[in-house]
Amino acid sequence: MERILRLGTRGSPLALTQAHMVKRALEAAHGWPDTVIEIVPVKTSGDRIQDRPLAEVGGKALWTKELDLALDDRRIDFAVHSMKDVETIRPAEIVIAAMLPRADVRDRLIGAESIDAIRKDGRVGTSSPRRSAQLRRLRPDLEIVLFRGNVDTRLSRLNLGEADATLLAAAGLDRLGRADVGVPIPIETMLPAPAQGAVGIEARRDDFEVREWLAAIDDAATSASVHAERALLARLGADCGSPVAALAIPAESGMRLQAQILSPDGSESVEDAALIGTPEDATTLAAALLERASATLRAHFSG
Ligand SMILES: NCc1[nH]cc(CCC(=O)O)c1CC(=O)O
Repeated sequence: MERILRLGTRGSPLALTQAHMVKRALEAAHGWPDTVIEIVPVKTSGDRIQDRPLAEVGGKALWTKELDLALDDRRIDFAVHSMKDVETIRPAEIVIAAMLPRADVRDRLIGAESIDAIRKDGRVGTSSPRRSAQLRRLRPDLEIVLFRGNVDTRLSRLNLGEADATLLAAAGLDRLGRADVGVPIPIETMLPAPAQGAVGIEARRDDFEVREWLAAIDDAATSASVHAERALLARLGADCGSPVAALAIPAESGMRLQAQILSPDGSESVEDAALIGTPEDATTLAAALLERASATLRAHFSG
């Protein structure tokens, strides 16, 4: 008999593209059509509220809450997320079951050839506390204007002249067929957000059959890196309003984890890197960053 599994996703163009990537990867791994995968778009509060910063309106839970409920109610069997948008602390009934191979982790700058080339006292549109703090650190003269909405909304606001430049994740632009848009910012200039470029799949903890079926497409290196970046966030006590950048890159017998915490205005910044064995070792680097931070910088974290 034919088995149907329901894949829950947000309804944005990027989310739907990522949902299709996961569906294709599962069909390829299991020999289509061992199971029919039905894509179920679920509207999230994050998609409805567009005019205020995320941190102000309830944080990342806005993107996951409705999908968490749909999993719990068995309206869906698994959920696909941009790992960057998944809160650090998840409900106990939910597990991250797999991740696709990570894409380009860098940000791309649109509207100028480089951060240095943005006009003096120019305006940059972003709603990300990390991008805003990193930009202000590199270019204190720049003004940050709030840009939210999906990739196309942001690009059209740029074209309307609401800002001189904007930053978007290369991964999202590439997946939407916009590989021609913007110039990549080297990670030495702007370290990306934890989990940027990674697509993850969550399932019910007690659904061992689905978890095992999903695990067939897990990219172990991506999972290890993203779990390390998330362990760092957890130890820092960071929320979606805390400016944090982190990137773990596979290295011999483990990973090289690099991280940065900043004050929102970019006036303070602490950076460090370490070779780690397991994702949990990231907590040591987090503790070292907090140790070196001033009292005012530490006040932005609860770890
Ligand atoms: N916060 C929105 C979001 N979540 C994931 C991506 C891009 C895809 C990715 O990082 O995997 C984006 C857009 C952006 O930051 O430009």
